[in-house]
Amino acid sequence: MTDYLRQARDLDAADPLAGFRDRFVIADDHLVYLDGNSLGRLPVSTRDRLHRAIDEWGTDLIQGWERWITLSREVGDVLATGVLDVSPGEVLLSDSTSVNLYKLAAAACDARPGRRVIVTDDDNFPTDRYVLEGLADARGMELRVLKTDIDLGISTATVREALDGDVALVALSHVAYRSGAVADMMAISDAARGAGALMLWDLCHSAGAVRVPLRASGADLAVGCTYKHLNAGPGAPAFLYVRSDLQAALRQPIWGWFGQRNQFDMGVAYDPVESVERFQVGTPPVLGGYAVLEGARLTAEAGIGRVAEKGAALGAYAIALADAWLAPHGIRLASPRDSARRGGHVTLYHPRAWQISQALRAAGVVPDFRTPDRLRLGLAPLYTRFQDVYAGLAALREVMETEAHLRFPERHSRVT
Ligand SMILES: Cc1ncc(COP(=O)(O)O)c(C=O)c1O
Ligand SMILES: Nc1c(O)cccc1C(=O)C[C@H](N)C(=O)O
Repeated sequence: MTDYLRQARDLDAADPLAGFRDRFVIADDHLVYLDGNSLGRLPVSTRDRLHRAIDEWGTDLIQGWERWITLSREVGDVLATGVLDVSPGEVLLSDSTSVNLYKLAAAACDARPGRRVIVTDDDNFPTDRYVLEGLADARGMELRVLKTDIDLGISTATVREALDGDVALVALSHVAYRSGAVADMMAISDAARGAGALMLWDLCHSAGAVRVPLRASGADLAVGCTYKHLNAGPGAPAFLYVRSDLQAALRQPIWGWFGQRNQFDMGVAYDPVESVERFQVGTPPVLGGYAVLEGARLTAEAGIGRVAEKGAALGAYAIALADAWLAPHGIRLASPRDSARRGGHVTLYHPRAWQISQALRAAGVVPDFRTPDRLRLGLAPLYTRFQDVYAGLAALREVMETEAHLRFPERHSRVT
């Protein structure tokens, strides 16, 4: 047995979260799944809960709404207290991340009349850049797109330099989707506040992976998805966060009846509630909501501190193997080396990353490819074992040694 394999076995044996792997459906124990940062695995309890939810629909019919009507808020409270460390009443499950981003960004711009600039960065996730571009375009505002280092993420100094009295909103990702780099939420939120702008964070790659200093930073707004590290399944509803003291002052642009006071009075004019439910729009996806409830409870039970700690250790172990085995093959780290500056995935660079990702899939390892030449390894502390990281990187070494990737065509375009 090699030293690295022995190390993986020792780390797994000492892992306080090891038992959580049994709480997930593992259809093929030989598959090395390193893509939980795109789509998390299915928790066993979610499968059971969704069956029960469908039965609720079958038996309760319309009366089911007596329970379902508050589900988005109930799940929001679990996310608030168990995952994001903010207060109940500050988080709500609703819509998709893209739609929530639009709602909160528009509300923020309305709250800063006269200011005509939105700040984001050029490596923010595409949907964020597009939504903000559309918003700026529709309002005759400027979208100020900051230059980012695609390996190391957005620098606080770059954000500071971009701020002036014209900035209404700063909208950034906390953990960068490509590199996994963690932005300095404390310093950047502080700088935005100092400039009189509102601060909106995308937490898609943060929620359920790392500690998020939303409360400590005093950040104003956040959005995030639940199908990655929160394991709520494809298309599960997203969440939004609005700091409690801001809620009543912000008005979102989609005036739907689920934000309305005394909704079933069917009043003539829109008069939204003052609480976080004012950011709700229409009928919520109940089945998806139950899936988020189970996923969020699982993370809360494990404890986000322990999850983040194991994520950092998995990443450090993956980087050690990559340094030792893959550097001679032209593969280099494309994420921050410092665990404190890295989220739940490790990214590697190689000019033939696409072909390598195909060869890995053929070898039973599922990584992610991201343009232009990045291989992303998602490390999900609730079910990824150190031995999976060993197996995944050993397969990668084998691909490089045998040049198996050269048998796959070069990339033209693909879906995921
Ligand atoms: C940072 C980030 N924002 C947004 C999204 C997607 O948003 P939506 O769920 O609306 O497709 C993703 C991933 O799909 C993401 O990584
Ligand atoms: N949301 C996704 C989808 O609908 C299809 C395929 C992948 C995704 C993803 O989540 C991608 C992911 N946000 C990323 O960081 O690249």
